[in-house]
Amino acid sequence: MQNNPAENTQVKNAAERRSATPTRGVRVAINGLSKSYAGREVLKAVALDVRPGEFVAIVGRSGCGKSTLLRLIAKLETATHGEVVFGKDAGGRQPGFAPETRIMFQDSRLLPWKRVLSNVALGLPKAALPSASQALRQVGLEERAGEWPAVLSGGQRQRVALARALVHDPELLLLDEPLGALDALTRIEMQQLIESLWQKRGFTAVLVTHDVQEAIALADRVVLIEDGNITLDQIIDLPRPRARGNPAFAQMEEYILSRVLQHPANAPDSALGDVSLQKTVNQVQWAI
Ligand SMILES: Nc1ncnc2c1ncn2[C@@H]1O[C@H](COP(=O)(O)OP(=O)(O)OP(=O)(O)O)[C@@H](O)[C@H]1O
Repeated sequence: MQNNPAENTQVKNAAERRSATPTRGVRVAINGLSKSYAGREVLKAVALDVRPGEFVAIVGRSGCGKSTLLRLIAKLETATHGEVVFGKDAGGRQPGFAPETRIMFQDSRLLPWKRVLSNVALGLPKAALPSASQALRQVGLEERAGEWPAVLSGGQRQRVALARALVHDPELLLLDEPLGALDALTRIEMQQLIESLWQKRGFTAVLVTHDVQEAIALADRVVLIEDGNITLDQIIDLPRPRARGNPAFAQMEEYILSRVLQHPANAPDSALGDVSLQKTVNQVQWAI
């Protein structure tokens, strides 16, 4: 695994500082995790330790196994080898402990026959309706409580999905490209909302994204998966909120993009290793 040399000089980073204080979040210890489909190994003995309250982004080319890793963390799939163990403190492992975990997808997955508030309160007793209203307020949609999901915009539907996750007060929030279908402006607004709620609530967050800029804007660490392995685990120690125009931000973005492009699949004779891609990378705009 290669790391930015600057990382080695960082004695303390934001995540370490955060893990020193009590948090709602859980530790996620991923040990030697492998997953095969029909004999084809998608993840190969992946190891990753996510601290309580840390925000980790997973990037990588399409098909590299990002969503598979997220589904394994969520226990929606079973590993071929290895394990995911949770714990309540930085060094802790509590085998069998199942934290309150919520997952958000690119599609909001709201029930079209239930109104917005009922979608947020799904599966909860009537007594929880005030909490659902409060969650809707936190995402700025309290006044849309009585409407049908169909009349909301894509961004608003994702806000409702976020409220539905928050109402359960998660210890672990898994985000599988939840902003992938949104326009650029809505996407940035949603990133800011997710960041502020994460800071207030203190849950652990694992985000899968194709967008390196989004990963750097939100995460304490950016992890790159290539060929089923973690090949980069990069600390992002930039002050929050992170301004995209900041030179340190742009430098980090260029560094991570260049790491992605070092991969043999991007060699000049491959379909993606063309001049236009390199040019876009030089403009630091490309999202994998
Ligand atoms: N249920 C399944 N059965 C068979 N193969 C699968 C299954 N789920 C995933 N795969 C394969 O595993 C590989 C990784 O898939 P995964 O969805 O994790 O990739 P990804 O990195 O999230 O991709 P993308 O960025 O395009 O969403 C792909 O080759 C995919 O076809």
